[in-house]
Amino acid sequence: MHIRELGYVVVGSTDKEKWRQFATEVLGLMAIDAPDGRLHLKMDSRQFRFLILPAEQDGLIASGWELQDEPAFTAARDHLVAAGVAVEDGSAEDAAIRHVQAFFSFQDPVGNRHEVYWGPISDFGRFISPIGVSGFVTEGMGLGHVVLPAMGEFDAAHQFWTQVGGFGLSDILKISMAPGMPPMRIQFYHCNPRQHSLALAEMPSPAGCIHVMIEVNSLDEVGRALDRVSAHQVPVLMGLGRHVNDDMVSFYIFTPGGFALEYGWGGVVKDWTNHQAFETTLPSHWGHRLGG
Ligand SMILES: Cc1ccc(O)c(O)c1CC[C@@H]1C(=O)CC[C@]2(C)C(=O)CC[C@@H]12
Ligand SMILES: [Fe+2]
Repeated sequence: MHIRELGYVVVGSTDKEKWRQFATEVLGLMAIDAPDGRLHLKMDSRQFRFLILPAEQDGLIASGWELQDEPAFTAARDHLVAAGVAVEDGSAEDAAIRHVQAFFSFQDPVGNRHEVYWGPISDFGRFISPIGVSGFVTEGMGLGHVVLPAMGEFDAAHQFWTQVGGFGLSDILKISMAPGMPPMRIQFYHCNPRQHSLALAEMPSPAGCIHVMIEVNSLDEVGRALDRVSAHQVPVLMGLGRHVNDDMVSFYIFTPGGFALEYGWGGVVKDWTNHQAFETTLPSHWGHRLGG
């Protein structure tokens, strides 16, 4: 199947006002109230890229992957069923909530929930940041990337996402999180020119997500965001740094969802016709110190 981009993420929230404040005052996203206590976080012409749903616990509910059209949607569903994946068709009501024509959901081999859809519905309203952020990089590359936990069946998850999911392996990182600990694998995958839209990390995550990355269109917007992080005393997971694999200049902060958000600029736009997958022994050229 040919997934085109990470179209949205569905987030469960025990307190949407925390998300509203975080998204608008720190990230510079638009926050629009939707029926039944839902909140839309908007960063481009789509109705939303983050769908915040009232929930009993905070965390990532699902990653939403976009297909080209209805034939691709039908073919993808058939492809997953043929591969023995349990597919759950989304109701018309839930499709309307997601502003899509139709979707189905499934779990990958390590328990992450995913939604596959076609036909986003939007009024193509302009993105106008409430705090003047100039813009986010999404066109043809989705909202950013999601790094998901992959404990246990890591190899099965890799096989699934490359052989069934149709993603390409971009690169591999093995990193020891503490002296004497066996290295943890993080593998990065692409489905469009963004260097990675999905990564699988051999680390647990009670929130069902290690981090979501969003990319702004200027380095100054990263700097201004860092000023806002400081002003709002937002806890920092990793300070400013530049990654080896995608060249992204970014930092990581904690969100109300119990997972981290990476706020970056300058991600490499890849031509995959001339790419060899590689392993990097370092996560970053510089920076990205834990705690900031
Ligand atoms: C290594 C790397 C390359 C590109 C990225 O977009 C990216 O997020 C990362 C970092 C991956 C990884 C993580 O997400 C969880 C916290 C980790 C394990 C660290 O503490 C260093 C690398 C981090
Ligand atoms: Fe990242």
